[in-house]
Amino acid sequence: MTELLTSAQMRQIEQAAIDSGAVTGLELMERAGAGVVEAILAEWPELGQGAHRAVVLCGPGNNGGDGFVVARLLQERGWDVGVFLYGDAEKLPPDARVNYELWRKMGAVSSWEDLNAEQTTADLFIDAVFGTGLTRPLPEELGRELIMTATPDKTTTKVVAVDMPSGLCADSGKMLGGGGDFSDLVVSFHSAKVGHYLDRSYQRCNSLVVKDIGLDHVFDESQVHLVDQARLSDDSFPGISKRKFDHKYTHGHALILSGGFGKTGAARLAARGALRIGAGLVTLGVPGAAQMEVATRITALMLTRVEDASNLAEVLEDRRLNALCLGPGMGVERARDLVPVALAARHGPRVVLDADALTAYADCPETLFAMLHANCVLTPHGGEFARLFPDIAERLNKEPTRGPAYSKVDATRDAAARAGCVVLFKGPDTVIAHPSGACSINAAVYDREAPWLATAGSGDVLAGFITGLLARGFAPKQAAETGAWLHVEAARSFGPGLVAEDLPEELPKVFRRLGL
Ligand SMILES: NC(=O)C1=CN([C@@H]2O[C@H](COP(=O)(O)OP(=O)(O)OC[C@H]3O[C@@H](n4cnc5c(N)ncnc54)[C@H](OP(=O)(O)O)[C@@H]3O)[C@@H](O)[C@H]2O)[C@@H](O)CC1
Ligand SMILES: [K+]
Repeated sequence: MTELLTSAQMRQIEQAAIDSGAVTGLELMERAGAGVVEAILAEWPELGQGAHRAVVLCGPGNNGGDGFVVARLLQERGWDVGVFLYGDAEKLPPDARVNYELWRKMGAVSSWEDLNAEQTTADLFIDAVFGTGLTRPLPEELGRELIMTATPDKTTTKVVAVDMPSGLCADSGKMLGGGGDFSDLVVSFHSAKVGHYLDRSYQRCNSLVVKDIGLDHVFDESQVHLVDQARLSDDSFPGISKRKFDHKYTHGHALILSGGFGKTGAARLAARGALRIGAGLVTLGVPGAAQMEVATRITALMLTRVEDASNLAEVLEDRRLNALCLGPGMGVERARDLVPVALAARHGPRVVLDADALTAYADCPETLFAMLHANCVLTPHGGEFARLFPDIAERLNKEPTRGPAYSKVDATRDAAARAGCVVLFKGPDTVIAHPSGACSINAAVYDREAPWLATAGSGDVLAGFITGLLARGFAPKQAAETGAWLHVEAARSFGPGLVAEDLPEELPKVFRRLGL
């Protein structure tokens, strides 16, 4: 499992290790600085040969302390290193002060006032101004100076941020104040921070490396975790494989409700997704006027007529229908008609609500929340989220005035608690939260980017993947996590040129690679 930490959680882990006598703060700082240098040389091996010039900007806290260690280690490799300090050396915290003194035996520390683009021309630029301790917005001129100096010549200078690009909040990934730099590489310690995967972080950092500094990994329920292959291998992949003596009903029966004539494409995409992910049977619930349109375009999928609420109630008498999907291409009126029936079905099928099924309740979210139950998954994108949870979205989108800022993780947790079911808040930083507060991020950033996923219908396929997994017996949160992860895997496997139809068809290749 890969846990993502808030700055408070990281501080707690560091402090516990120091208090136990296992390590000193100074040793941790030395390992952090050495980790930064190691990561730089791994990223750009050419910097390992010969002497180069580095500029290190150090801040007033322990992030600055790491910077002094990096400066020392680079100079020991024969580099020419210039160091600038933001703040007063007398006020540095003790470990940073020790490293400041060690560096002073080797070189000068220039004052911040001397900082200008010419002075900071270098092969390597180290931003060690603020890390996890940034608690209030950067002063405006500081933000501007960071931009000016961090980008003297982007074609030749590599910009490396220690722990966080200065100006970004480690818990939310939001900018605190204007300015701040763009980093080619961010080197963090022990575990990535939640903020590395949210909001502006991944737009401002090209790649992220996490270095071990010898601290133990302690897991607890309050931590956010990254949805990754290691976790899914144990929890989810066995449930995707099919055993030789199983039959189709063992793998569940999903019902996807479609829209009317000319509006059935989204539901067909979702249905194909549900089938490919392994639901035993998938039926499209179609109004009479659209029956011909759908019938001519499907093969392995089945079709049943669902004209209105009473029809749906009849169809749901079949207790084998154990997962339902409502929303894609449905139209808000049809959604208002059918959603209450789906949510009230006596045998308790699991229900995914997406797109129009969410928008249908924009004027009266409380009505929807009153009907939802623990076996539901809501899959809003940003717009749908804001319609259902306007106050939460407003708080999330507000310019932060202090850190830690209210994050997408906080927002999704609050939304799940209010809805009483799992909420999957889409984006390259998809956040999945359970009403209990359990929360994960399925990231399509850094080395897992999937820009081609931004295509019409891709969300419909995701809703179908999750519905298919629910049909197969996955619990709601696990279905949401697994579906979202496979969605990104399929997109990455297909690569450029991807359209939504390709996503379900790419799954067999992904499954083969995973050895399922
Ligand atoms: N702890 C450990 O064992 C290890 C920690 N490590 C490293 O330490 C980093 C965390 O260090 P940190 O906690 O000292 O915080 P840091 O990011 O340096 O900033 C705090 C300083 O900034 C100031 N300040 C804040 N906001 C400001 C603003 N807007 N404008 C101006 N000033 C502002 C704030 O001032 P204050 O609020 O106190 O007035 C304080 O002086 C972490 O990211 C990692 O790199 C590693 O070495 C591994 C071991
Ligand atoms: K930094």
